[in-house]
Amino acid sequence: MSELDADAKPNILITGTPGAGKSYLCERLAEQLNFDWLDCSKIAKEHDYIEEHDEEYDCPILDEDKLMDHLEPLMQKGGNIVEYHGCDFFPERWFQAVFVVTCPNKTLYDRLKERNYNEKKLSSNIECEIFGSILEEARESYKADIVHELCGETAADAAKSLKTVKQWYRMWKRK
Ligand SMILES: Nc1ncnc2c1ncn2[C@@H]1O[C@H](COP(=O)(O)OP(=O)(O)O)[C@@H](O)[C@H]1O
Repeated sequence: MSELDADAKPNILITGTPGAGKSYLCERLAEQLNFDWLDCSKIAKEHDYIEEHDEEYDCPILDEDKLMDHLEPLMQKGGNIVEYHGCDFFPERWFQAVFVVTCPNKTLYDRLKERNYNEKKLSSNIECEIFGSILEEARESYKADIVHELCGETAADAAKSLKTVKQWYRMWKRK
């Protein structure tokens, strides 16, 4: 399988617990950096890349292979901001940077409550955040020096995150 095309823009992965603020950030990043925003949950839903529905946690189970076949040609072209609440199944070679959006539990709880998550789904996501599971997953799946943590709580955090990612992109272009 081929790598990123020469002269292509990089691919950036934005991951984190549901509700941490990934979409909020991705929307702004894609617009300001002129990248394509690939929301994996949305793509999976639109193309029915769903294996089954988990009744207990009331969530779809992703068909990872189908999603990856869909993404592969897009990733080769570069210039994508890929959003998903997990990161260990993507090919490591796809991403030049991985940003993990985190959020204080109180705020996360309120956001997930607002989404009407059932108790089980809500507590498992809060635990995921308390234990830093996605950050750990990212550090286990990618080289440590490409994994960065961003806070997704407030508008000021988002502004800071935008600056951080833009700065990373400027440095990447100089390489
Ligand atoms: N940095 C932020 N400042 C203020 N509100 C935010 C911020 N990030 C997210 N939100 C709000 O929190 C909720 C969940 O954010 P969202 O980006 O959809 O989370 P995720 O994509 O990680 O599931 C949304 O209502 C969104 O507007």
